[in-house]
Amino acid sequence: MSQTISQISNQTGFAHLTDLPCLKLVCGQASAVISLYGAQLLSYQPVPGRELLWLSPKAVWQQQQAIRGGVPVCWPWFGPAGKPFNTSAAKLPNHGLVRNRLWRQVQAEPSAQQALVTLSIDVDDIPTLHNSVTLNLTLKLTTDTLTLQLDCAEPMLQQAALHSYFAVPSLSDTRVSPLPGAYLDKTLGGERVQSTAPVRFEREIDRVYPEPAAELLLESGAQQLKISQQGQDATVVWNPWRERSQAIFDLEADGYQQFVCVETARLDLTSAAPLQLCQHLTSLT
Ligand SMILES: O=P(O)(O)OC[C@H]1O[C@H](O)[C@H](O)[C@@H](O)[C@@H]1O
Repeated sequence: MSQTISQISNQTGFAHLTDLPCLKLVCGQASAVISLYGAQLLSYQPVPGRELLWLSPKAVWQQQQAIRGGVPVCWPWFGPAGKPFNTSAAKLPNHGLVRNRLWRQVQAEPSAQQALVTLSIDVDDIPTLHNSVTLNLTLKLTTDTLTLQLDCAEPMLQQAALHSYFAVPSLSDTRVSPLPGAYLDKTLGGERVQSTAPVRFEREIDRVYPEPAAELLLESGAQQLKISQQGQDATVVWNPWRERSQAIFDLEADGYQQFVCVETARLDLTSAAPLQLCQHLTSLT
C-alpha cells in the first residue's frame, strides 16, 4: 500500500477569526483551510509559508456578513439580485444566499494522492422556487494543485461564481492573461468595451469578460499562478482601488493594494440547467 501523505482535520479559527469552524487539508507540503461558514476557502499554501489567497484583516463573520477574502461562493445569483430572482423588490443580499450560512461536511477522504472534502448546503428560500435545492462544494488538494468544484444538480436558472481573492506582492506589476478583447465594464454601468490592452490595476477595475480562456495566468512580480477553469461563461476581474475601498467597511484603506479578484463565473440566465463550475489553482513559482 502506498503511503498516505494527506490529512484532514477540524480547526477552530483562522487568522483573526478565532471562533470560525474550519477544516484543514494537508497533502505533502501543501495545505488549505476552508471555513464551514460560506464553504469559503481561506488559505492555500502550496508550500509552507507561501500564501496564495488574501484575507482582509477586517473580515468578520456571523451577523449576516460574508467573509472578505479567500474564495467566496456566490450563488444562485451574482451581484445584486435582479430579474428573475427579485420578484418583489425585496432586500436580498449581494452575490446570493450562501456566503453567510453554515454548510455541513458530507465527505472527507484523505488518501495517498489527495485530500478531498465536500461541503453541502440545502437552500429552501430561493425566491423563484418552492422546493429546497442542494449545493455542494468539493475541495481537492494534491501536492501541486488545488481544485474547487461547485455543483448543483437542479436544472434551474442559476448564476454562480468562485470569487477568488488572490494575494499579489505588487499590484502595479500584476497581469492577468490571456483575457478576451471585449468586456462589460461595471464601472461604466455595464457598457461593452472593446480593448486588447492588458488590464492594468491603476484605478477601479470591475470587468466581466464573456467567453474567457480555460487557462489564465496571474503574474505579480516574480509570482506566477495558473488558474484553470471549467463550466464558466465569464471571468470577472475586480479590484476596488482607493476611493471605492473607503466605502467598504471590512477593507483597510490600503487593502486594495494587496489583492486582485479573478473570478470563475457562470452568469447566463437564459437557460435552466444544472451547474458545475471548477477552478484549479497551480503555483508555477
Ligand atoms: O462586496 P461584495 O458583495 O463582496 O462584492 C465585491 C465585488 O464582487 C464582484 O467582483 C463584483 O463584480 C463587484 O461589483 C463587487 O463589488
